[in-house]
Amino acid sequence: MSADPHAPTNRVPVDVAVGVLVRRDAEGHEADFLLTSRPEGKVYAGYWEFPGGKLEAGETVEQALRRELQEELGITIGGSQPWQELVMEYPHAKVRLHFHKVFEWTGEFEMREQQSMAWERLPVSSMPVLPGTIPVLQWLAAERGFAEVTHRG
Ligand SMILES: Nc1nc2c([nH]c(=O)n2[C@@H]2O[C@H](COP(=O)(O)OP(=O)(O)OP(=O)(O)O)[C@@H](O)[C@H]2O)c(=O)[nH]1
Repeated sequence: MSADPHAPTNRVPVDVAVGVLVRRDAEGHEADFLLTSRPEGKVYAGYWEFPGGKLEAGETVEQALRRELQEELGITIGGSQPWQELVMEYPHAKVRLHFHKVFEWTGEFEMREQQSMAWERLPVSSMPVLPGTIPVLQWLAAERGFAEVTHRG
């Protein structure tokens, strides 16, 4: 009998800080959000996700996010608001994703890992999106009262 590929494992999850950068519209409502593509050479290269990365020893989620967004995108975030958490099991890793919303940053966006970026709205047009990104689109849809399909592919 083969093992159920969806059964939870006892692997210890790796903590990952993920930033949901949101721009507000003229009325101050949350509007478009930033997706970036995973660079060549990483697992799931070319898939779209929210930017971020693994916590280093002793770092808080916000500290890791500040470092990762500086390293990957060249921006400096002001602060971040804890929003959602999710554990994902991939064949290559088990991760605990800590999603923070970010509304303020300084600096010009530079794609320092030759990735791409897109300011998106629902439904998202960048594709394919990473499996761990789909629940985030659903949370955003719930917050915004968006009842249609959130992404393609
Ligand atoms: N950044 C990011 N990672 C995500 C998201 N969703 C998701 O499942 N992940 C997973 O979380 C892990 C993050 O690792 P990473 O490879 O991006 O982080 P890193 O920059 O520290 O990687 P490195 O070890 O290559 O330096 C990957 O296994 C990735 O598949 C997401 O929305 N954003």
